[in-house]
Amino acid sequence: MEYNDITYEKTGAVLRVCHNRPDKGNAQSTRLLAELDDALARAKADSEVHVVIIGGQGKHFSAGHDLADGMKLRGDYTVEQHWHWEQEHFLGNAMRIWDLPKPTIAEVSGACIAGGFMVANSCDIVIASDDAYFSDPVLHSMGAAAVEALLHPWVLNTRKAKELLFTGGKISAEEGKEWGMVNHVVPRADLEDFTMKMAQQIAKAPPHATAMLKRSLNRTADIQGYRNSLNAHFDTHTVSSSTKEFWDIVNQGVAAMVAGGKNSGSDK
Ligand SMILES: C/C=C/C(=O)SCCNC(=O)CCNC(=O)[C@H](O)C(C)(C)COP(=O)(O)OP(=O)(O)OC[C@H]1O[C@@H](n2cnc3c(N)ncnc32)[C@H](O)[C@@H]1OP(=O)(O)O
Repeated sequence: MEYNDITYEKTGAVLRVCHNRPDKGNAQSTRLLAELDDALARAKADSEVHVVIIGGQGKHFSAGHDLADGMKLRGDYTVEQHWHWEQEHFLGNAMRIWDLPKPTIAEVSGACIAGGFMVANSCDIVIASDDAYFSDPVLHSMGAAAVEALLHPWVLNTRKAKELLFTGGKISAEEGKEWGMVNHVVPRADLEDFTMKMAQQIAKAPPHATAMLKRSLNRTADIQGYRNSLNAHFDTHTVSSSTKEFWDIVNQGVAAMVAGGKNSGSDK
């Protein structure tokens, strides 16, 4: 597969894959999601790759799903078609990042919103620059129950996740670190180097034992209900994004964005 909406760069045993639509806030087009998924499948099969970094070219990590692209390609889908497509490409992509048998690091700068937040949260480690912020405004801006994978209570805690999602607000990199969601906050100019240094350190570990360690760490979450709760939320999310309430909001907000090129973020 040829890559256009991502960059793919190997440095020793570290693969750095970046969202590459900086003029669109790195919004995740259908093509970008397919390319990211393909890059991860390649990384999984490539014994030379020990660690994967997921970042963003330019100012932002990602503005989330490309709403214009989604409306254009799937605006007339039935509920059943939405369920199948999103299960494979939104929840599925997130779970394939989580399940990758190699450590993943999210390298986050600027905006990390909704579907972008879902990708970052699916990584094992999050390194953020001091200008980064995280938000999931979907309840307010689209009238749906958050994004497709409800990772928030797993990476924050239930109370903070509720505040974030109910208000449609955002948390800074520093606040994310206080809550244990972000591993390190570094100056913007140091983000790439800092992340690469950590990735290279992790990459020195024997790959099979690393895969087994990740398997056990992820199983610990699964034993607590991680996978089941994400699958259950996905169905709830689909119901919430099939209602009249949802379509009234989307037809106003997103259609205006598609027509006028404006964003729909409820950036409180
Ligand atoms: C279940 C749903 C899950 C989801 O993921 S829904 C998506 C939720 N995401 C949002 O609501 C993000 C909204 N966007 C923003 O808040 C801002 O934008 C940013 C902070 C990401 C970037 O701000 P700045 O750097 O000031 O740039 P800019 O002029 O606002 O945007 C640059 C271009 O990017 C387009 N864009 C931004 N976000 C999206 C998006 N999510 N889908 C499609 N396009 C997007 C804009 O419209 C514009 O485009 P043009 O230059 O043609 O006017």
